[in-house]
Amino acid sequence: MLRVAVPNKGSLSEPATTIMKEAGYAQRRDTKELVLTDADNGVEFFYLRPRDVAVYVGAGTVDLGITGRDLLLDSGSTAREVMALGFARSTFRFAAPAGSMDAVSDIDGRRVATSYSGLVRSHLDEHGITAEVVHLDGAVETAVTLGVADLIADVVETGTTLRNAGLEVFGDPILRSEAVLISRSDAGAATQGEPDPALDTLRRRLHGVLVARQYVLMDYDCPAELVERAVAVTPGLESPTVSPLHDRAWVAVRSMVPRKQTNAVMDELYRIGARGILVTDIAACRL
Ligand SMILES: Nc1ncnc2c1ncn2[C@@H]1O[C@H](COP(=O)(O)OP(=O)(O)OP(=O)(O)O)[C@@H](O)[C@H]1O
Ligand SMILES: O=P(O)(O)OC[C@H]1O[C@H](OP(=O)(O)OP(=O)(O)O)[C@H](O)[C@@H]1O
Ligand SMILES: [Mg+2]
Repeated sequence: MLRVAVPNKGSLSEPATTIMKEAGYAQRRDTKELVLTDADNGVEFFYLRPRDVAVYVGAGTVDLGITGRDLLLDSGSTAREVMALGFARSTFRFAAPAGSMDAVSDIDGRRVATSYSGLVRSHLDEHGITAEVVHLDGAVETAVTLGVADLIADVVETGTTLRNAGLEVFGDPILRSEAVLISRSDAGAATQGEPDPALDTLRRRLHGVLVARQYVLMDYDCPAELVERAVAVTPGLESPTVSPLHDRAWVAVRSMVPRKQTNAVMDELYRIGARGILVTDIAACRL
């Protein structure tokens, strides 16, 4: 049975459970449950601390896991990123009291507080900077106020937490992170060297959810002589479906369109002469 690690707490937990449900897997109902067996799909889910997911996957005791790219790199695990999942997006940045530092070189000889010591140490080493890394479990923004560090390195999403602590980011982002699906470095090969079909299915299902989230289905009618111009605006993933209408002067077109471009594409189609433009959500797909 395929073993999959899902974060049990924090920012990753709820969206990770949601994506698994959308992919058709059973998920725990009670946050106190530590393991859930989805016998129909041949998958066993383990609910683990977000930080520990990469450790279990790297050790090979679970086959796949969901974690943050930042947590994966910080762990030093040999697990590898299989697929970016598009949620829990954040940047990982240095921040210091407003106006006190503006380049990575300013960190030399200073004390950096962080919960991501592995990530910070390797970044500082890469830049040839010598600094003391003060490891804290969380709420690192307070470390400067309380005098245990001169600056911090932490996850930044909206920047609200930093602002509230009187801190400002400086230098380039150390990392752009989001939730990722990870596997053992040798995944794909199960014990007898046979690829595990449940693993392939899970990957394809998650990919299907991501596509369904990123695209809408657009239907419209278009004068036949304008169809080439219209399909240039909605090329779809492979090729749009063009069907005849009872009125031979018109055709019907169906195509997948990036969700973010929905309104701009409708405006453009209308301008070209398309009418009856309809947009539908995609509940699921397999490409
Ligand atoms: N405000 C946020 N916005 C987006 N992603 C975030 C945010 N905070 C954390 N993350 C992401 O979530 C993951 C870490 O989750 P979280 O902060 O819940 O765990 P943790 O800090 O290790 O655990 P805990 O805070 O419970 O000790 C990282 O990948 C991080 O980039
Ligand atoms: O830029 P923002 O939108 O303010 O979000 C960033 C904050 O969110 C996370 O904290 P979390 O809630 O995980 O607490 P923690 O520091 O105790 O881990 C992160 O560590 C930052 O503190
Ligand atoms: Mg946290």
